[in-house]
Amino acid sequence: MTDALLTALTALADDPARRPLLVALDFDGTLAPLQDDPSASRILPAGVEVLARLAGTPGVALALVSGRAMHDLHVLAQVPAGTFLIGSHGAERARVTTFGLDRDVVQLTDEQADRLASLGAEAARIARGRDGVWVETKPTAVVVHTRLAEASVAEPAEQEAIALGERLGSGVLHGKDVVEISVLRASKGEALTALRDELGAPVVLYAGDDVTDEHAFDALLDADLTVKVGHGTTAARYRVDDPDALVAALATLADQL
Ligand SMILES: O=P(O)(O)OC[C@H]1O[C@H](O[C@H]2O[C@H](CO)[C@@H](O)[C@H](O)[C@H]2O)[C@H](O)[C@@H](O)[C@@H]1O
Repeated sequence: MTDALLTALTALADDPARRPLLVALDFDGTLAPLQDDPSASRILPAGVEVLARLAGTPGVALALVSGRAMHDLHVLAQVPAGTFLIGSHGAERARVTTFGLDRDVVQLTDEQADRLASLGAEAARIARGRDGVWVETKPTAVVVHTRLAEASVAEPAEQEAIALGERLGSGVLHGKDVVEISVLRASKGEALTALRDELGAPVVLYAGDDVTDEHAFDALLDADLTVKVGHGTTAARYRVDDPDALVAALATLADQL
């Protein structure tokens, strides 16, 4: 961890005026190292422990803000009751309770449902015959995955998926080896801003690794603490190398709160 990040975390912990503190974290590539198979993703064991500590700290609210579909995120997240979950890049929202999820189920219009079905068929056509390209279906989106494909195969598949999204989608996101085409307009930034406003949180700590997390960084304020995980251009003020380093930084914060 850099000295600058350590100083910022200490200042945050030491200032009781900066409460409630909203700790909001991306999932894949941030808390869970990236995997070829998305169903194999797991939050780091030390991450499970530190999130439980943060969630149990008075004056701290915990949220996961992910592109994952809500059901997927809930199964994988291993977070305590009280945690807010924002899924599908902001299109889905829930809160973890001891009895399961308290959630607003997304209702698509007939037109959106028809468009999602068409997107699924068209995305399958893009993947067909392309080794390592496959399609994930979510309640509001389809995702063309290319992590397992050679660059010469992945590149045209991604370009075709982007063009499909521009034709039939309401939003297109080009993330790490994925092109996501949604039938709803949503962004992590809007969802995060809505949650912070509801909680009246003067400060947000947000960490993320992907280009889609830049929407969240862009929506935050100078007083907020933004952390980019890994390499790449970013609007975040601080950077850590990988999920292990992020979990270590969160543990440092939890120790000081
Ligand atoms: O916002 P996130 O929590 O980072 O979720 C974004 C997408 O994550 C998943 O894809 C990414 O992680 C996979 C597993 O490590 C990896 O194989 C893929 O290449 C990454 O893009 C998930 O499958 C998507 O649906 C999420 O939107």
